[in-house]
Amino acid sequence: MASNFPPLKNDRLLKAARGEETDRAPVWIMRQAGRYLPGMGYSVKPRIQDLSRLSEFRKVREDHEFFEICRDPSLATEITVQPIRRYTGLIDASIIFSDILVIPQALGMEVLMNPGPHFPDPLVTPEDVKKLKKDVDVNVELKYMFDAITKTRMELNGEVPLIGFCGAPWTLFAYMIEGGGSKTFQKAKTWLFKYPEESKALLMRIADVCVDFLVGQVKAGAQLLQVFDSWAGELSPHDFQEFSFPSLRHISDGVRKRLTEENITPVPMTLFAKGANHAISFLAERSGYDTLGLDWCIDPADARRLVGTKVALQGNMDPNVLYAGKPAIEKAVKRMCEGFRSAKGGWIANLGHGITPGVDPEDVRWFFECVHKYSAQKL
Ligand SMILES: Cc1c2[nH]c(c1CCC(=O)O)Cc1[nH]c(c(CCC(=O)O)c1C)Cc1[nH]c(c(CCC(=O)O)c1C)Cc1[nH]c(c(C)c1CCC(=O)O)C2
Repeated sequence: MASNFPPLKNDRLLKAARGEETDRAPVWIMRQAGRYLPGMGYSVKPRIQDLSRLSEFRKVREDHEFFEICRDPSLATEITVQPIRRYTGLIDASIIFSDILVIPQALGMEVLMNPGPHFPDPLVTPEDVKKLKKDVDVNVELKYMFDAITKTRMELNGEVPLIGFCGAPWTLFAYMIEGGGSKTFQKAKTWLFKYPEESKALLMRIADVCVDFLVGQVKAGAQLLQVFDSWAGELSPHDFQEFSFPSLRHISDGVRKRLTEENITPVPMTLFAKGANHAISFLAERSGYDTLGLDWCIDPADARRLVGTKVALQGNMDPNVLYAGKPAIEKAVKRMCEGFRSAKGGWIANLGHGITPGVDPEDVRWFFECVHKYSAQKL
């Protein structure tokens, strides 16, 4: 267990995740260390101790393959802290730079990023499951992520907490069978409907790796965990319950149990089941996650009514608003703040999905500033 980290100076994220009141909403954005960050230059003087490589994501990417960056703890640390440096004092969390597809890699699959994910040898029939590694030792296969987390905690110097993450079993299963992104999910769904028992077994096998991986991330220094079920909304309510939910619950139960057994205080956990808004009251009751991440297809006040005060909420501005200029951003943020702050229960301001390339980093700054302004107002 890594220890002796610098004390945390900003605990808004952790407080909101526990449903406690905060002076204003904590804010971060999914994919905050990513392709919208340019090559060089800072508009604010970095408060966090300088690293040797003063260049942002796109510059680093010119010289390195995507997974090469993930596997190099110095580069992953550098990219993780870039948005924290750029938006010092405005942003309340960092998320470790990596990808959900490192689990399929740990299971022995080849994954390329060119520019989207591509699996040259996807799973075609349940027979192919035999090709996967039987016993995945995350301390070997994914040690690089643990090292990156520990290094990042030191580098952050307690400015903001560090979020660890993994992909949800259903979303990873879909990538492993489709061999990449998909519009219809025809292959992955054929598995669910044609081979339901084999599919459930594979989903649980992935979930076991997720548990080990998340526990290892906490030991390495992650202070909150998020599970990304990006393709949850591709399943009918019935199929989400049948195939995705059990593996999600297996993860929240497993992580908490293992940490408790090892005398480590469990950290808050967030579930982002994109598109599964039909399930949020059930998930609030039964999933075992502290926070539910929301996409933009649900009204904030409706979401709060559905979950009561059982969980904190995170989200949910449409990322495309960031392309529409400052007045549009301000209007959308104000409305979002009014919706989420009008009832009790923690709220973590965020987008409803990851930020996309081409957004002006100064408009991102404006998004943060508007969240500060409007979420601090008592309603
Ligand atoms: C589905 C998914 C993936 N990866 C992830 C998800 C779940 C969240 C979501 O739904 O957006 C999660 C992810 N991917 C990345 C992070 C890092 C932390 C962060 O800044 O949030 C996180 C948390 C970096 C990344 N992951 C990827 C990039 C871009 C790589 C590059 O072009 O250099 C980054 C910064 C590549 C990636 N990785 C993936 C795709 C589909 C792609 C290509 C298209 C895209 O960028 O959206 C799979």
